[in-house]
Amino acid sequence: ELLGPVANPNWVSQELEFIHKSCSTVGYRPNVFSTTLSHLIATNSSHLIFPFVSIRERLKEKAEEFFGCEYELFVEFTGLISWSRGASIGWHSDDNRSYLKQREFAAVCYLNSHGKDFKGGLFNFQDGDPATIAPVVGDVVMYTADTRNIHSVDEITDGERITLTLWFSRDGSHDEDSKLISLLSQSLLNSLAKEPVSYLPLPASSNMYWFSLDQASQPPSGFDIRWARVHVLGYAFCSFDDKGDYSMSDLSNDPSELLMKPLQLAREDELFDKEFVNSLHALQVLQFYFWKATQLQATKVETATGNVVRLSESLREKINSLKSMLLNDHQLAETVFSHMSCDPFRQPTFDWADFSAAVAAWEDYTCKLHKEMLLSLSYWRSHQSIFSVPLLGIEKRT
Ligand SMILES: O=C(O)CCC(=O)C(=O)O
Ligand SMILES: [Fe+2]
Repeated sequence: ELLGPVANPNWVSQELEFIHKSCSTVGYRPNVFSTTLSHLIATNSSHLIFPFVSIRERLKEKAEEFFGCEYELFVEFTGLISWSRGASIGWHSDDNRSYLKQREFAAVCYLNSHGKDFKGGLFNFQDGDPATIAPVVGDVVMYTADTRNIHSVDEITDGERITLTLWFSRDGSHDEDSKLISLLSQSLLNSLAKEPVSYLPLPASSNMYWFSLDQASQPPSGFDIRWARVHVLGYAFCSFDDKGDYSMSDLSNDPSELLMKPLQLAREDELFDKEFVNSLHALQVLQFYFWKATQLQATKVETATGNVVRLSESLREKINSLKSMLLNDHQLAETVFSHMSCDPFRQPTFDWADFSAAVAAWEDYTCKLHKEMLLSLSYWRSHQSIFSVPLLGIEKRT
């Protein structure tokens, strides 16, 4: 069944897209990428769970209402899933594996639109009404996970199709909330043990970011997702080690190690003079900038002038040698992460000062979410459930 838009689709979808484009890893099918909530916790970004809370709650209520449940539903899985060019799935039901039998219902919320953001990717019910659904941002499709709702998704032929996908169970032992709350509590304890408390992201192991069409090819052909995401926006990572201490032999050992370390961002022949703690930090800030660029341009509050230096020939070579290993198939990266939208919102007029302002705004945003998370977590723990706590004295994020 196709349901109309849920809560303010534009705001939620852009924020979730920002999260996905800065945090996703290789997914469960070819040309599919995913961001799970447990992955956000594992990469020291648990505060990014916060933007999911109210939409997740809404979708659960809608499912209970829509399927006329007389029992409580549990969210079994929550994930941001993107399908790139070449991805598709044939006729199937969502409980078609022995380990998926607990799945009762599915809710797929579209975070972008067919025709505008991607081509192909239509959703089909084998015998349903409507038989075919063209995804529109904010729309939600709900169906039972069993064989009454055999469905498929046509191959994506251009752009990137992004969804927020939830499965529900009536079996409390598959409740995602209690698992997440225990992970959150653990990660909170760990972070409180450190001073100062850090909300800077920490990359997962490099193989989770390695995309390749042929795992067996030697030398490995493909790309690092983080590098590819930065590349399609016109940027490159520049290893922070400006003394040139690392040798090429270190690089060929495991060049992706460098993406765990401090680095900078370069654009064309310029290097932005800001040290990020690692690739994930840089990627989050960059995606934040693209999400907020229009607002940043409109407000121009601070006259933050980012320090920009010209790239020297040797630095440029260094970038290129790293790039040749971590993005050795840049055409594939461009195909997989190309965005077809010609929406001017997507292509801000570039300005290093705006970018500088985005660095500060990202810190603000992150801090605020972090505080909200901490306040909510005690309620979540006592209810063993993740829900929006009406918090007094906290400004609304608008
Ligand atoms: O994204 C969709 O429209 C449906 C995806 C799907 O069928 C699945 O992930 O099982
Ligand atoms: Fe499915």
